[in-house]
Amino acid sequence: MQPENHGRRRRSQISATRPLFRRYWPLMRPDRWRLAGAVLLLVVATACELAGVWVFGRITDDVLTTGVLAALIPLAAFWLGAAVLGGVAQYVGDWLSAAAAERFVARLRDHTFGHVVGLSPGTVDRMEHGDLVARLTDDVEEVEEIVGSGPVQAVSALLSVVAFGVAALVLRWELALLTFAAAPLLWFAARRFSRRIGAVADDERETNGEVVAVVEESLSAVALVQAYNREGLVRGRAAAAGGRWAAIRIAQARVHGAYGPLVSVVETLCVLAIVGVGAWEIGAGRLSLGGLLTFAGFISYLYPPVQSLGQLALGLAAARAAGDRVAELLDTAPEVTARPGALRPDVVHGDLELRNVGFQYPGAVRPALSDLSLRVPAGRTVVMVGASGAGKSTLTRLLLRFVDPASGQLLLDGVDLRDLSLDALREHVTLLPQETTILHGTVRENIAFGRPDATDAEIVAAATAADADVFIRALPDGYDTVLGDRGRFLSGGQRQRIAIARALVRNAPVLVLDEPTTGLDTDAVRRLLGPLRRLMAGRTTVLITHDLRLATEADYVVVLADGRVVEQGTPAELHRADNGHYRSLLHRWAVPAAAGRT
Ligand SMILES: Nc1ncnc2c1ncn2[C@@H]1O[C@H](COP(=O)(O)OP(=O)(O)OP(=O)(O)O)[C@@H](O)[C@H]1O
Repeated sequence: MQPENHGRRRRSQISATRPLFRRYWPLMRPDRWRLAGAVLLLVVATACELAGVWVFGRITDDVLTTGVLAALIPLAAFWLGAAVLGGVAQYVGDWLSAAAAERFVARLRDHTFGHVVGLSPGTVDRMEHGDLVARLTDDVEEVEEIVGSGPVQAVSALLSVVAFGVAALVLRWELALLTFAAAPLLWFAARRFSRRIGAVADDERETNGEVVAVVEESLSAVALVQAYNREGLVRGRAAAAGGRWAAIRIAQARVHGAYGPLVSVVETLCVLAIVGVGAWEIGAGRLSLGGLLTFAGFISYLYPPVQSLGQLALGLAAARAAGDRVAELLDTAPEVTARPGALRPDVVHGDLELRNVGFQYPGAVRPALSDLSLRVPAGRTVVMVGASGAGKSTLTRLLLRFVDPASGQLLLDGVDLRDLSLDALREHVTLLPQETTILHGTVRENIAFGRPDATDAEIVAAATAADADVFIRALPDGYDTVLGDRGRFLSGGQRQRIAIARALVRNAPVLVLDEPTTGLDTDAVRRLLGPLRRLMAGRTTVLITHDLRLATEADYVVVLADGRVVEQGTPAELHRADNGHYRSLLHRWAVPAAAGRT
């Protein structure tokens, strides 16, 4: 997934950010009072700074130039009071603003992650995972600037500009107008820079996603990389992506770095103008030294907020790039959605029916399934066999509603799956996926993933039925052993038995088993048959397999080829059918005709 070409836009960052503000503001709304409090306190802090500058001028004129020390005490007390009040206001204001920002980031991440988790597995698989991670972490954090710290910073900077600008005007308006002449220069510089920074920020976000994607992919395939001596290749890819990122970060640093010195030169010119004109005014007796120092103080407090307004535009450029990337994710529509008023049956018997089901993947040249009709009465087992690419896994995706059929219907207890709520459907249909997934966590947590409210006794019963209890108890911490990422401490057969226990604990009436014996040797398959039979007992089961030894577990066998049913019947009938597809599969995979229940 690549964002469209954002870098070449020629709108100002602030107006380009407006739609993003409207989009993300609802997630900031719960913290709007925190933001308002932060702005109010920053106003107080600005007023205290203003008072500090004013009192400094008074001290210069009333104490330093006259030598009357008695006048110092009330002025010093006032100054100290203003400094303490300003400090406290700044501290609490920053705290409120940071709390609003972090709470927003947590909410946006949860919202975006929730959306991604609800997308069809196929859609998520098509995205680059590293890039996805970058969007859910760094990008989500940057978006905050659009609705939180950015506006707070803008309001407080604007208030400071107005407060110190008006104060300078009141003090010496001619001098003030002279120094204000520099403000458009600063603003112009900020606008020019923000465009360039915006373009670089887009590239930086994109290449950051690339680096994470390359590293993530290489690490997840580390065994393959080493076995094929391809460390050099993946290092090269990571280094190339890292090099592109570094070049863009350097360009970014260069653009950011040029902005500060430019502003500082403009500022120095202004200070020199103030000192020159001020000295002339003092010489003419129109201004006191204290007045000049107060004026210089006001101006020195005026420029940082002007600069910060400029930098805000730069920050917003980066935040906008991130905001677009997160929005793109949020705009990815789920492939399946529940109809309004979808049904949530309490009891499901498990009567499954497929009526003329057809499905074609987007961009595929031929349908993955065509005109597939089948009925599996409640509690019965159907085994689907067929060569690779016949459409078996596609059927599991349809049964779980990861995708919807292009034609025909799938029915559970006579109800079209599209009329059931997605939650209800998946509560009553358990999938044992082809790839056994062990999550990072304890054995107990892995089994309870099937049903979080399962009691300890139910977890142990499920593990026992899956023939997993004995090896689990032999693990260092038994059921509390942490299994590590993807269960790397377990054998393939052990992982599969934990997955069976997880499916058992769900206790759903319908079961979809996708190649449950993939990657297991004959002995491991034989040991898995008992747990599988206990899992399937009394449940409607669709068992997808290459392994014809499992076909004898079936009440009915369906042979698929090129997305169509080419043969069906009981295992015995298919055995008897000379020259049938089933016989030829048996022959091709050299499975003894007597293999099966052992
Ligand atoms: N995401 C996809 N996009 C496009 N085509 C796909 C996709 N997934 C599968 N196909 C195609 O659909 C057809 C059926 O694939 P499916 O995975 O259902 O086969 P299968 O019988 O499960 O194969 P295997 O036994 O190898 O897992 C194949 O031609 C495959 O190339």
